[in-house]
Amino acid sequence: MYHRLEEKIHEAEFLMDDAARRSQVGTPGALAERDAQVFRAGLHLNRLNNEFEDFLFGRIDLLRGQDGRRGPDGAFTSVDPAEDAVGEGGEAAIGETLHIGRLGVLDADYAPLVIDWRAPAAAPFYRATPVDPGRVVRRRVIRSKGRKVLGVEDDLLRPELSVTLDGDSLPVVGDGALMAALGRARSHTMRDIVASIQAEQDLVIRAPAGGVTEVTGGPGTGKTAVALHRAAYLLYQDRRRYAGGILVVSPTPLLVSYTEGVLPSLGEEGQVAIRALGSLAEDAAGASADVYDEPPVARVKGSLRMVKVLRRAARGALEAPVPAVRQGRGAESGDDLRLFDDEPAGAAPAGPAVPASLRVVAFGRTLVLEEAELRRIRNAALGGTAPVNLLRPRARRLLLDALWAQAAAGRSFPDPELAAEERRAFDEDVTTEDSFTCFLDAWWPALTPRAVLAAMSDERRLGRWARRVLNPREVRLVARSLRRLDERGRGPLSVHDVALLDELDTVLGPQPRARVRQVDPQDQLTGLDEVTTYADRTAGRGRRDRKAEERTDYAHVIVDEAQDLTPMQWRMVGRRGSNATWTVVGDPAQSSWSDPEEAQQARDEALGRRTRRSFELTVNYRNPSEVAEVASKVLALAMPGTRPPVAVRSTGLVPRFAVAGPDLGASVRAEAERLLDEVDGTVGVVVPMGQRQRARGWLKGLGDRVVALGSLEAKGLEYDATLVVSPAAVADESPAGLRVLYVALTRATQRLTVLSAEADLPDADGVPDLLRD
Ligand SMILES: Nc1ncnc2c1ncn2[C@@H]1O[C@H](COP(=O)(O)OP(=O)(O)OP(=O)(O)O)[C@@H](O)[C@H]1O
Repeated sequence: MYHRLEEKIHEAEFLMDDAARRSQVGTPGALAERDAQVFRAGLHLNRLNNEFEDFLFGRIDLLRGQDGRRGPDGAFTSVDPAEDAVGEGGEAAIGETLHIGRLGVLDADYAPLVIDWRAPAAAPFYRATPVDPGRVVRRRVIRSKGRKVLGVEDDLLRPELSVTLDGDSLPVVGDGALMAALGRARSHTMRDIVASIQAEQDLVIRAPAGGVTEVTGGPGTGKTAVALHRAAYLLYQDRRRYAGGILVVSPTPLLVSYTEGVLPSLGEEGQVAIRALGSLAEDAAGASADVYDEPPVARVKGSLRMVKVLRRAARGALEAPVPAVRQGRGAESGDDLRLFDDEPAGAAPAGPAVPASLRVVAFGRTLVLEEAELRRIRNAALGGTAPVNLLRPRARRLLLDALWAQAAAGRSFPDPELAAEERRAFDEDVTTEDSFTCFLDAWWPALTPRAVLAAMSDERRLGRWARRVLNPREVRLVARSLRRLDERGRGPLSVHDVALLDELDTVLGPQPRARVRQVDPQDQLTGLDEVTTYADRTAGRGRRDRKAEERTDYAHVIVDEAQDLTPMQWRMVGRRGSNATWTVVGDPAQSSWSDPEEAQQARDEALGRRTRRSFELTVNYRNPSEVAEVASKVLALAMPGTRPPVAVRSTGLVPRFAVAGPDLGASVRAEAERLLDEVDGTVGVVVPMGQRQRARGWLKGLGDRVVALGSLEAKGLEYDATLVVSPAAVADESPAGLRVLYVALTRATQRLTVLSAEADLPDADGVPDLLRD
C-alpha cells in the first residue's frame, strides 16, 4: 500500500511541476487551466502527505458471502455468509480480507487495496458484534507509525468456529482495540476514533443526511467525536451536495482548538468550518475568549427578549443621545427613566453631534427644516420593519419632499411636465449642496452593529428601548457590561455580545456603499491557502479577505454541546443553516443555560419542520467507573432521575479528596504537582470562574502539561487527571451551577482530585458536602 501511495505522490508532484511550467505560456486560458491543475494536484498532495501516518488501521476477515457480487468499492456486497460457508463441524475458511484506511487506495489496475472507512463495505468493521457478527470472523486494528507496525489488536467475533486463512489456522492477538485506545495518555488535541468506533456510534455517523439528526448522551459518550466523524462521512457520501460547506459550532475557542485536528486526520479539510460561538458573527473579529458576562447579564443577553430591544435600538440609535442637561424634560422622559437618575451623566460614550435643524439654500431661498419636522420625517421613514440601513434613500426623498413643499409654497405649476422638470432641477440643486449631504450623513449615518451595541451602553437610551421588556435592573446590568466598548463599538466582546451583533446585522441590513464581492466557493473550501493562484494574485486577495467573506449559509450544520446555546445563539446559528440539514448533539444534564424552555423554543424555530431522528449514546468512554461514580452524585442533585452513561472501564484508582489549607493557591499547586507525578499526560485544574486568572498564577512554572480553567471553559475537554477546586463555589456561581460542576467532575480519563475549601463543608475524610451519599 505504501508503495502505491508513493506512486500517487509522484503523480501529484508531476502534475504540480507540469502546471508550473505552463505559466510560462502566459495566455489567460493556459493560466486558468494551470490554476485548476495546481489546485487539484495541491489538494491531492496535501491529503496524501497528511494521511501517511497511521494510514491503514483496520482489517476484517470475512466468510464467503451469499451473493458473490462486488459493490462499487470492490468488496463483496452481501452481509450474510453463504449457506455452505461453515461446515458441519464448525470449520470454515476466510473467503475475503478487506483492509480499511482513512482514504480509499486503488492499485494500478483499479482493484481496491484499501477501503475508505466511510464506504459501505467498511461498515461491518464497526457494526459487527459477537451477537450479530454477519460475515466477520476477525476484526483487527493495526497501530503503526510511518511504515512500522507498532501493534495489532484482534477481536474474534466467531470464537466457536475453527477457521483457516490460506490453509493455516487464524491467529488472534491482543485484548481488543477499544481498551487499548481508551487507556492511552491524552494530549492537548483530540484524536480521531476511526479505528475503534463502536456500533451505537456508527449508527449515528452513518445516519441519513436529510432533516435533523439529534443525538443525546452523557459525558464521554463520544458525542463530539461522533459529530466530527459524521462530517467526514457526509462529505464522503455526497461531496457535491456538501460543497456548500459544513459548519461545526462549538461552545468555546478552547474546544475548537482541541478538536480541529480530527478532520484533517480523517482526510477532510477545507469544506468543514469549525467555529466557536463567539466567532460566528462576521464582525466578531475582536470577540475575546477571555470576556465572560456575569451569569445575570448573560441570562438577559441570551434571552429572546433581546430581539425586541435590538429592533428598537437599531432604529433609536439614529437619534442623537439626549445630552445630560436635557434629561428629565419633554416627551422622552418616561417614568421608568427616572429610576436611572442616580447614574453619573456621561458615563456612556457620547455619540456624534447631530445638527438640530437642516438649512439649505436652493432656488435663491433659504429653506429650513426644524427639529420637530425632522423628527416627523425620521419616524415616517422608519415605518415598517425594513432593515434600517436600507431606509436611508427613503429618508432622503422625504427630506427633499419637505424642502420642496417649502420652496414651492405659493407657486402653481399648471403644466405637469414643467412641474416635474422644475422638481428635478430642485432636487439636483439641493443634493449637490455640501450642507445637505453633510447633514444627511450626520442625521442618518450608516449604522454598524457595533455602533448600535455601543449606544446601548447608555442606560437612559437602553431604558427607553427596553421599556416593558427588561426591568430597570436588567437594563442597568446590560448597559454597564457594554461600557467595555468605545463609541464605535470597538473593544472586547463577550460571547453573548456576538449573538447580539449578529441579530443587529440582520436588523440593520447591509452598509450602504459597502463593496460586496462575489465569493469564489472554491476559495473557502480547499483550505489550501498555501497554493496561491494567478487569479488570487491578480485580484490581490489575501487570506484575511477570505476570512471576512466567510460564508453565512451552509449545507449542513453540526451543533456540538447544543444544550448550552442561548435562545439568541440559536437564532444566530439558525441563520447559517436556513436551507441546511442538521446534526445536533448535546446533553441536557451538562447545560450551563438557566432557561431551558426558552432555549428549546428557539431551537425548534431554528430547526423548523425538518424531520427528526433521535439517537442516544449510552456508554461513557472517557471516565473510569471510579470517577463516574463520584460525578453521578452531583448528577442526582442537578437532574434527579437522570441515568448516567455506563463507564466501560475501571482503573482501581479511587478519586482523592483533599482539603485546602489557609493558602488556597499553595494547596492547588501542591495537588496539581501530585497529579503531574501520577499521570504521563495532561492535568486540568478547574476553578470557579472568578478565580481563573489567579489560578494561572498559582500554576506558573509547572510546565505545559497542566492548564487552569474556569468552570465554564472546561466544557467538552478532557485531561488524564483533573483537579476540581471548591465544588460548592462552582455550584453557587449560577442557577445552572450544579450542572456546571457535573461537567467539571467528568473531565478525567484516569485520576480525579477534589480540593475543598471551608465552604464545601468537608467531612473527616475530606469529602465535601455535595459529594457525600
Ligand atoms: N469508539 C471510541 N473509541 C475510542 N475512544 C473513544 C470512542 N468513543 C469515544 N472515545 C473517546 O472518549 C472521549 C470522550 O469523547 P467525546 O469528547 O466525543 O465525548 P462527549 O460525549 O462529547 O463528551 P462531553 O459531553 O463530556 O463533552 C474522547 O477521548 C474520545 O476519543
